Amino acid sequence: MKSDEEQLRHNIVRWSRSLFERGFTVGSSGNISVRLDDGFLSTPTNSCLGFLEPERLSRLDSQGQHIGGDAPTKELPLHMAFYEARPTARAVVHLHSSYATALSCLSDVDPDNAIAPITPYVVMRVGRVPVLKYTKPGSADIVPLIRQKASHSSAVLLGNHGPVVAGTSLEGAVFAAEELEETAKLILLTRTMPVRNLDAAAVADLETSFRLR
Ligand SMILES: O=C(O)[C@@H](O)C(=O)COP(=O)(O)O
Ligand SMILES: [Zn+2]
Repeated sequence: MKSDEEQLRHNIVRWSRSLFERGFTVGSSGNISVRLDDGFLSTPTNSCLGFLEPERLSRLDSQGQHIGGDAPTKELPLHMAFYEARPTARAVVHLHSSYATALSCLSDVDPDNAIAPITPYVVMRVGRVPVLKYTKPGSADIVPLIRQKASHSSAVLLGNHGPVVAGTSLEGAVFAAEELEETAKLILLTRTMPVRNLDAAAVADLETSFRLR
């Protein structure tokens, strides 16, 4: 019988491989963390999400200090800022998935919400997605920007970089990251077409009925 931590290590490896194999992230880009009762696990820096090993995942204490495994992702400040802003968050997923990253590079996207409510599922799973100004990858400069937005939004786009999604479980964060990517694709596919978004009443109804906190 696996302990909770062993099970989570196994799940991080499994979901990371799945995301990598389906092209949601390439090379050594992207990182994933989960919150434990007494700290955190994260993917190691410069690791390929397709080839992780459970025992080499980075182990952090409850303050985010590295206490075991390989050196953690350099985006730890970003992950920790999400956990601080969202006490219910149990996992954070950062990807360089193509369509969400493309949206993060557009100069005319709404910085308060890059993801228009074009389908119900994105409202249910993701909600509003602000675009944060560009900061250098791994820099703590991102921390105040996350603190400002993450209590109201479970997902953001890092400007000219890519999506970050928090969830109340690892599976939930992965599902939301996948839905964000697919919706970014639909938005870009329909960019020159007259799109009919869901109206405000429909969005409010979905938020009340389904939004995962
Ligand atoms: O874009 C970057 O450099 C990071 O945000 C990233 O995706 C991979 O960094 P590590 O997790 O430190 O490998
Ligand atoms: Zn990145």
